Amino acid sequence: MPYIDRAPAKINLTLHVAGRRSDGWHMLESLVVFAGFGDTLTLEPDGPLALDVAGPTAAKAGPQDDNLVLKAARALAAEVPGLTAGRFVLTKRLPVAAGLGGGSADAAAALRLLARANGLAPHDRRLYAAACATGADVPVCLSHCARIMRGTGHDLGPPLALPPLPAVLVNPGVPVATVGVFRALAIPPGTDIGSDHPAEDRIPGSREALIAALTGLRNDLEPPARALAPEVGTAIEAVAATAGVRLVRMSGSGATVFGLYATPRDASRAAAKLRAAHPGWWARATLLR
Ligand SMILES: C[C@@](CO)(OP(=O)(O)O)[C@H](O)COP(=O)(O)OP(=O)(O)OC[C@H]1O[C@@H](n2ccc(N)nc2=O)[C@H](O)[C@@H]1O
Ligand SMILES: Nc1ncnc2c1ncn2[C@@H]1O[C@H](COP(=O)(O)OP(=O)(O)O)[C@@H](O)[C@H]1O
Repeated sequence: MPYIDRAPAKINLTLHVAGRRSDGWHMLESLVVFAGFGDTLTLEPDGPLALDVAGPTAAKAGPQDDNLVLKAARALAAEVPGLTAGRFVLTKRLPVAAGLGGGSADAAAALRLLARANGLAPHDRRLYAAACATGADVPVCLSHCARIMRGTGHDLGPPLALPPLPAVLVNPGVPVATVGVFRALAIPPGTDIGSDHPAEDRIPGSREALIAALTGLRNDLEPPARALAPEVGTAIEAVAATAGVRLVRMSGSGATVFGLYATPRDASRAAAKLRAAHPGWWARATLLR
């Protein structure tokens, strides 16, 4: 029987840029949560490392050999001599280059599957090391629970018990390259902007108070992403016009936009309306947690 795991979409409820290191990487503070759906990954252990990619968005995920599933497996093999690999099958459903961390979620799922197949403990530091070596968002995707992520993504706060947030995720169909959005911010290397993101103890535990607190926060990548891809602004306006919406914001470097609602029913209705009005868009209702 193959091992199976899910790779849920990541959503940045907030994303503050606190500066830019002299090596060019941006220092972030971001409250990250996860959706109730995503890609699926299986591993048939034994045999050489291999990957098959299927599913509705498989064709957009780039060349097979560059897939982050394989990059993660190679990174873990470098940490764990004699690691047993095998054949992965990825069912790709998430939009690609969308600010949902799909590739990072797949890479993290690959690390969890390899850990199970090789008897590694879930908190083995070599999994974290391989996650860091694979991509900025992979460490937070390893445990896929709500946390504040800091720095370039490697510095993870403790898991947060947030109330589930009824939400709609909307992708207007344009891929947005993360590197281009950071470049468009035009922050000179070696700039310390400073921290203005609330710490864990100031993240409210009730839904109403959390949404109110989020309203005063922001995604600093939204303005440059809107300038690069005007469809982001169109999606924000469309979600903002749905009944019962409480907050609208872009996730990560875009172009996916999320809306938060008081109830799952409001979120489902909004997703149905958005799909009907924009047949070319991807729109899903979910609970973020
Ligand atoms: C912006 C975020 C927020 O969660 O998500 P996405 O929009 O990609 O989902 C992440 O920080 C993205 O993480 P990830 O998608 O893994 O980024 P990577 O592939 O490692 O980085 C792509 C490129 O973006 C730039 N980059 C990325 C992260 C960061 N903190 N500073 C940067 O300057 C770097 O030039 C890097 O080479
Ligand atoms: N498993 C994967 N799924 C999606 N994209 C992948 C994967 N592996 C590598 N990539 C590459 O990573 C890039 C970023 O994809 P993705 O993780 O979907 O972005 P984002 O984090 O912005 O949602 C894509 O352009 C694609 O070429």
